[in-house]
Amino acid sequence: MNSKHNMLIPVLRKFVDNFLEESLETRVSVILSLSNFLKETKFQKIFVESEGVFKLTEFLDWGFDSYSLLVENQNRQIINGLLTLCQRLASNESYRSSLIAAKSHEKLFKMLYVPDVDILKGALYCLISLAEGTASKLVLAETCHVNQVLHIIEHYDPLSRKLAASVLRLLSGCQNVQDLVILFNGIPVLLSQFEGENYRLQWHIAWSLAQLAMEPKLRTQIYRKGGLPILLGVLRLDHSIKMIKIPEKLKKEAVTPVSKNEHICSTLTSSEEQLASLLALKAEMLCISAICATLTELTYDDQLSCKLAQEEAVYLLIQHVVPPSGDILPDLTDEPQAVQEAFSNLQLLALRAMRFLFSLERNRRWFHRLFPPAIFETFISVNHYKRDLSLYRCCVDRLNNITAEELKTVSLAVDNLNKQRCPLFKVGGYLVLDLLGSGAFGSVFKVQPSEESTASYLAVKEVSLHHPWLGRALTENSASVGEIVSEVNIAREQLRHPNIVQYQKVFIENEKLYIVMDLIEGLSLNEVINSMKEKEETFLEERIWKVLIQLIQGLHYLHVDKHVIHRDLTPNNILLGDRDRLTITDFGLARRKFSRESNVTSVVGTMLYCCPEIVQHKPYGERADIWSLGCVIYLLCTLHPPFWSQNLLALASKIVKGQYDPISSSQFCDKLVNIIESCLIVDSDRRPDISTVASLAASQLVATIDTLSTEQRILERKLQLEKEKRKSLKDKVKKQVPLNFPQSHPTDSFPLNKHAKAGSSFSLSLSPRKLQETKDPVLPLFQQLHKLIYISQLPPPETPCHHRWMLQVYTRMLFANNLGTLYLKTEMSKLMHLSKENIQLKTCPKYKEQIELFSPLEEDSVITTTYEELHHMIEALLLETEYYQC
Ligand SMILES: Nc1ncnc2c1ncn2[C@@H]1O[C@H](COP(=O)(O)OP(=O)(O)OP(=O)(O)O)[C@@H](O)[C@H]1O
Repeated sequence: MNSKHNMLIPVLRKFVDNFLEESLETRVSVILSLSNFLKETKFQKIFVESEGVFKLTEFLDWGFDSYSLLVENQNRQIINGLLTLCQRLASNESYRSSLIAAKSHEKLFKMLYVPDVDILKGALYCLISLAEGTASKLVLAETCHVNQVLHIIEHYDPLSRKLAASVLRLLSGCQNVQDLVILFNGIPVLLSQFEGENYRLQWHIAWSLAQLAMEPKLRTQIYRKGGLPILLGVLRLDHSIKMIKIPEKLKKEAVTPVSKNEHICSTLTSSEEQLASLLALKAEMLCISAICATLTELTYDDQLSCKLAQEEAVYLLIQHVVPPSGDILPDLTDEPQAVQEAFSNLQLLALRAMRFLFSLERNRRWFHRLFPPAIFETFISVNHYKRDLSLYRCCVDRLNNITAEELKTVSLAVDNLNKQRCPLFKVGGYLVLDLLGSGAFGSVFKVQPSEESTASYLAVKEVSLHHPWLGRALTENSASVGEIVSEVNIAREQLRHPNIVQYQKVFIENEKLYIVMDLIEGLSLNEVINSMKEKEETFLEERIWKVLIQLIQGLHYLHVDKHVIHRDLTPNNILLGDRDRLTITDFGLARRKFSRESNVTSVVGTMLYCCPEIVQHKPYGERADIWSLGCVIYLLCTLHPPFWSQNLLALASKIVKGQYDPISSSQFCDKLVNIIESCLIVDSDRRPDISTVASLAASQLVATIDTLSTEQRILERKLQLEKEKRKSLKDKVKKQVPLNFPQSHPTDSFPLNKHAKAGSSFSLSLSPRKLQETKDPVLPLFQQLHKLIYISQLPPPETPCHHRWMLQVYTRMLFANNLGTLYLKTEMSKLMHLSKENIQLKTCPKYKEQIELFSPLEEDSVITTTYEELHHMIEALLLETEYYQC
């Protein structure tokens, strides 16, 4: 060891003391021998203790700065060698902190812009090793060049893409990286990687998405950018994995992945091919597992959970959980352990995703008789929304010991699940697609107007005329049915408000009453509250106000403008859609529900939100709805209703006495507590009307109106621009129309076929309304650059100006490295988007004199600022000039 140690010392000296002064050949040989030494931990220690890390970082910086000058092959060799040294140290937990302290990660991120794939990969390997450390990961996340990482994932060669995706996977659990993915609109880039079957790349991407989906905003983005069908599409691929017999000697090698990615094939000839297939099978299972993890995170959003279930997620997931048997999945017991583990992990992750879906009440019907009772018991014994995978082991073990009889039941249920995608039945010319929920009077279904129709989906409420709650059994021609129909018709004709459901039609068929209305894509407030309880979450006060304001708006419209009482305002009849847009439903039947004739005494639930006057069968007015409003807002604050008892009489007594636990004013503001208390005043004469409630919430209402009018103005402006664009496009297209174009052609349609002649039988036409001018994404970047150059062309200030100095240094930096247009693009993008990332501005000796004109600073000044600050400096300086006037 001593002799080897003695050999290291002179090499280390050369590296630390005068590396850059040595000849190219010596530098190469120093690097080569150092990289040999650093394979051993003991020499790594000596290297770090001799300030090797700081020198290494300095040389990386030199490598980056002089990259464009590096024409000789040896120079590339030196940079690659430096990156190897860096990677050797980065893979050792003990030295990651030294590399971070020396800021080597900043240099490594800069190297991602170098147009040399070898150097790029070297830098990516180093970053991966650094990101594997818990502490170093956090620092890396703070400085990560997410835009460039996304760019590599989108455009580079397969290996670079995979490495960049690996960096993202390791960092995407960190808040800053999540913010940057939002800023740089990264979700579409990630989703686009699911084209094709590159499972190894997709594994990294899916795990990145799984972590990004923990952030609610990114969950919504994944949905809005079409993520659900894309992710489910991967589960939907034909994964009919066939049995492959692998020779013993090859099984041992199957532990490490390979880069090939062939499809599984049962007619393989050579054992190498079999091994490759086995590894591909493992990669495929790992990728699907990661997608299951992403789906699990998405189900945290109730709306997405509901949509996933509707898009067959349960059907697709169960196929990855059912144990190896017969022709469903291969028997892997003879296969290498790595493959068995991958399969077992897939089962756990797929089952967990199913359990998360099951946690939402509305989704439970998809699980109806899916599992035999004994298995279902273990399935539900895992509580709602539990991430810990070990909790699912028991259920997977039980599934792996499924009996032949039980397996038959599961297969049958899976088949049925598949069939549920077909329309359930037809009624009144509507195709009934899906059950949305059931209530006291009947059920609500999602329907499609007709097979050919492209009109949007609607909801239909089905009520049996023999329902006991409607009083005596009714007939089609009875007066009561006529009354209901006319009430619904009045609601249809008279009620038009964004917070009130729009009825379309009412009709009777097969002794059932059908009320057709707009479909609200969302969940009832009751479902939202139940799901929050399961997740052990509570409503933020801001969200409660949002619901309250919309309820006030809806009720104000009903009471003041239309003189209509709802009578049955319960969390079941309040639907929350995208961004908590609220809709009140269920008009017309409530009167019957609370009439003396009806048999409501059997269900306590219907009385929870009833005011004392209805409970006592006294005359009531619009203030009955105010009481219910108070109950609903109380429920949002505490997640339980103000009045509760299993005994109907006890409940009635509590309501009549107004006995409820007060809301703690330490948790909610006095104003909110005051509104709830006023709504729950027993004496209806003293209870406020809706206008008074609105005045109690006046400041929140004004703020909402402000936001709405701003949004409206933006929308109007957008519409106007859109209109102008369309008009100019139409004019342009018109100009291009050939003169001999047939006059009879519709005015808004033009042939695109240049061979089209008057009277010719074939021409392709396209409505200009369908043509849209696309925004040029580069223009804003140019504009940003233009601003910088404009400032740099201004005459020097009379007195030194520090901001001018900083901008001058920054502009010089942009071009000094000659790093190409992509580097420039990323920098401009960060400036435009006010990135909070730090940037160091240092005086380059070459331009020192010129720059000193702006600020007489000391030699080699280095100033740290952020892109956001630079952006503000630019705008402030431009305002002092005539820039915006021109
Ligand atoms: N227009 C709609 N669009 C989408 N879903 C709806 C619509 N109307 C109702 N639903 C869903 O259907 C469920 C059942 O509604 P329904 O009106 O039958 O009963 P309910 O309101 O729960 O109880 P009740 O019959 O006592 O009023 C609701 O909870 C809601 O989730």
